Amino acid sequence: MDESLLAKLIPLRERIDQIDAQILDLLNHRALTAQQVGDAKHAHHEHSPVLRPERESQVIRALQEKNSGPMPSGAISSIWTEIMSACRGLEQALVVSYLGPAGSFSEQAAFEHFGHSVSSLPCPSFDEVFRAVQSGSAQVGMVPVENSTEGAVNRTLDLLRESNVDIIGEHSILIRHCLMTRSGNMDGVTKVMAHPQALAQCQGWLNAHHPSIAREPVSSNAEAARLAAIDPTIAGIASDAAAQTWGLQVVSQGIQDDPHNRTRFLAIGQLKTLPSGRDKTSLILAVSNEAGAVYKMLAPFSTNGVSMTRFESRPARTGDWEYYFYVDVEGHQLDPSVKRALAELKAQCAFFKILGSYPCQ
Ligand SMILES: O=C(O)C(=O)C[C@]1(C(=O)O)C=C[C@@H](O)C=C1
Repeated sequence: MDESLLAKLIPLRERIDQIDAQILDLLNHRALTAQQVGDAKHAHHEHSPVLRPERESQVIRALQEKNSGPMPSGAISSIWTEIMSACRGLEQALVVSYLGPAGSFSEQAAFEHFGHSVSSLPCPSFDEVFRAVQSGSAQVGMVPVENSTEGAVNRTLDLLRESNVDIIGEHSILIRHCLMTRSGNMDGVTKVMAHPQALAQCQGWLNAHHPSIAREPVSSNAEAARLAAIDPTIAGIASDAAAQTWGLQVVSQGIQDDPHNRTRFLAIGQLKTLPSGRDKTSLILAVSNEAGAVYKMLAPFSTNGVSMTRFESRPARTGDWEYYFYVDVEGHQLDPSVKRALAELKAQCAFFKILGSYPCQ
């Protein structure tokens, strides 16, 4: 390195070393304090949950508001997610279930949301993710609920209705699909494998670039990568991380038809999240199949000044054109206006289920 540059860098790097030592001291101070919080919770009740999603959101939002830069707001969120993950890990190891294997987008969402100081439990299906949370073998799970190109993830919607887990958070990620093989080219490849949603999100690109190669759906993209790693006739569509995990070479990057392709994931668990100050409530409603019933069903939201942010229908499978409506509203179920609207809905709907109130991302 150039002598004059080095002369400038040496004192600056010494300063960085001093700052890092101070940060380390403060981090350990924070970790000890979090351990005391853990002890207090445990002393109060043996099963007091260590994870408090509303508190974690409040900590991050308060720091983002206080932040005067140049540290970017997104960096504040990812740094403190990891700090709180490590502190939480000292209180108790959090087991997170998600659709595996390693390298899946669900794993990425789980780590981004809960940080890396967790124990991961990759599962072979969404049903298993829910089952793990319900049985207690995982405290929390991460499941995709909607994609900006392909819409709702129907199995997740059905499992939310059938199981009794709560939604405790949401996390949306940009989905960048890559085509990958063992060799890094498509010589000898006879099949492209991926999760059906990923095949759908890349169909335009596949039609244009590999129209004659067969497409085969598998349980997850990371599973496609795992299969491609053992069979040179298979190309997988998955994330960059999956290519690294399974030792594959990327043939083409960013092959999704929509460059803004995003998937929203839900964090699920068996705990009630308290108001964080900026929350959402998700519920499922159904009314009898009569003219005007849906219109009437939604009236309690507007009369109580509650904003609806999502409305999705799912056939009730009665063969009678009846539907379950998945509704998201702004606010927490303990907020007075939301509480009033929910009480009115409960009184008038044929089916009513609160899936949870949780901090908005
Ligand atoms: O405040 C708490 O309840 C804590 O346990 C501390 C802490 C943190 O590190 O700030 C850790 C875990 C919880 O999910 C929330 C916050």
